[in-house]
Amino acid sequence: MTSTIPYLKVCGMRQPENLAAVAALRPDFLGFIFYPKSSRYVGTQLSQKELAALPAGIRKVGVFVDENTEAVLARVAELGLDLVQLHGHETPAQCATIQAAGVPVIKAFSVGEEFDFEQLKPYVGSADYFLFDTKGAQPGGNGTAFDWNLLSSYNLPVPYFLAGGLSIEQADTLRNLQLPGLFALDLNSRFETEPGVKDAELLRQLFIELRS
Ligand SMILES: O=C(O)c1ccccc1N[C@@H]1O[C@H](COP(=O)(O)O)[C@@H](O)[C@H]1O
Repeated sequence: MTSTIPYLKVCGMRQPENLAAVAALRPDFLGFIFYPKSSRYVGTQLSQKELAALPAGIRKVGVFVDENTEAVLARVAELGLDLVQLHGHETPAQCATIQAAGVPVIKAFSVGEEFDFEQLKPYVGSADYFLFDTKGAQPGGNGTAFDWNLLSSYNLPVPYFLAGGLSIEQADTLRNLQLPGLFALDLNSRFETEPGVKDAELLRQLFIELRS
């Protein structure tokens, strides 16, 4: 993990064949939405067997919104998830409890026209990563980008995922991003043929642009 190229996460997977096609591109992370109100809700469409068959090295992320700790940990155990992404109003205490159970935590925050970085400080030590997503009508998956310049003065010791409407049109900008603390790019609704079904060819094009 010494490259300056951010790691790549593809989120919102829920169909076995599509999962295999995207996994073949070797993203660093694959995300599965466990928020029942999402159009990308994975439900029972993917089994432990299908997730276990993913290539070694791809880390499996469960995405939860204001879910209780027991339910989160039960999903982690059931499906062999490697990390959880907490995309609601989870407290530092809940993040710490999940971390203490041995599960790394990505804590998501919604970014509007302005962002108060002070709200992050209580989470330093109980989140392994932050994730910055655009504020919108839904907790996530809104498909719109925020002004990434807001992150240019980021100075906390927690690396972060950049999310929110990332698209192929931004490939040049994404390739040249120089943001302090940037760890990974999170690709979701802008790479879909329908909710929860990723366009593997479009993702392939972006991966080539970012990794070449
Ligand atoms: O994608 C969803 O439906 C979703 C629902 C609830 C919480 C998070 C969700 N997805 C996350 O949203 C961001 C941004 O996605 P987009 O690029 O704006 O579509 C991403 O981190 C997804 O993991």
